[in-house]
Amino acid sequence: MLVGDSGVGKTCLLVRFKDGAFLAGSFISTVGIDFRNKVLNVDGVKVKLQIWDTAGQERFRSVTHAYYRDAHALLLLYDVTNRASFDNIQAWLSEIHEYAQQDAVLMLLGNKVDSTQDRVVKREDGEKLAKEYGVPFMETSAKSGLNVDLAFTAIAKELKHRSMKLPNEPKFKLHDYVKKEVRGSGCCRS
Ligand SMILES: Nc1nc2c(ncn2[C@@H]2O[C@H](COP(=O)(O)OP(=O)(O)OP(=O)(O)O)[C@@H](O)[C@H]2O)c(=O)[nH]1
Repeated sequence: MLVGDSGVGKTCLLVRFKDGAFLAGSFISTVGIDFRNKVLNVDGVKVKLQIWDTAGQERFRSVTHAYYRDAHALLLLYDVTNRASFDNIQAWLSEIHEYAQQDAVLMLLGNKVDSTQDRVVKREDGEKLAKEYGVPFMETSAKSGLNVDLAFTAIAKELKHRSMKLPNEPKFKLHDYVKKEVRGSGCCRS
């Protein structure tokens, strides 16, 4: 389940992951909740992800609350060009603790890192907050695609590991896996 303030890029992140494209142009806010499926091959095992894209707008909160309980994983996003969206992360974490299952996988993502000129939230701020709450952290760009597949793959690997519990399989460590993150803005690659 994707959560976070309106406009942080939840729908774009999902479209980038699902279709490999960026929704440029006008911003159409999600109404209530929407979902898309994607099947991933994780270490030879097919994992079907059903990804729920929630509306960030306050007026849809009562609708989205109902979905938290069934979520196995939550990707909590802020926008690195929008300080308020970062400041609201603590409120989102309170919502998650109130409505989601205690053992749901949680990851914090700072999105829009391609917008280097407009960045107002430093990487260190995101890292510090994530560390404080013990949550894995990555910076992403739905526009360039930076770390998008990695974020969803990390979740899929963790969920697969939890559901299969193969006796000889080494424990999957989500906190270590996210260190594969590519640092930078993701723009201007040739
Ligand atoms: N530069 C840049 N713009 C982005 C990125 N991701 C999203 N955007 C832009 O941000 C705006 C909002 O994106 P959405 O994906 O619709 O935001 P949302 O979080 O789903 O918003 P709600 O549905 O209202 O909750 C759009 O104009 C996107 O084009 C990104 O990685 N980089």
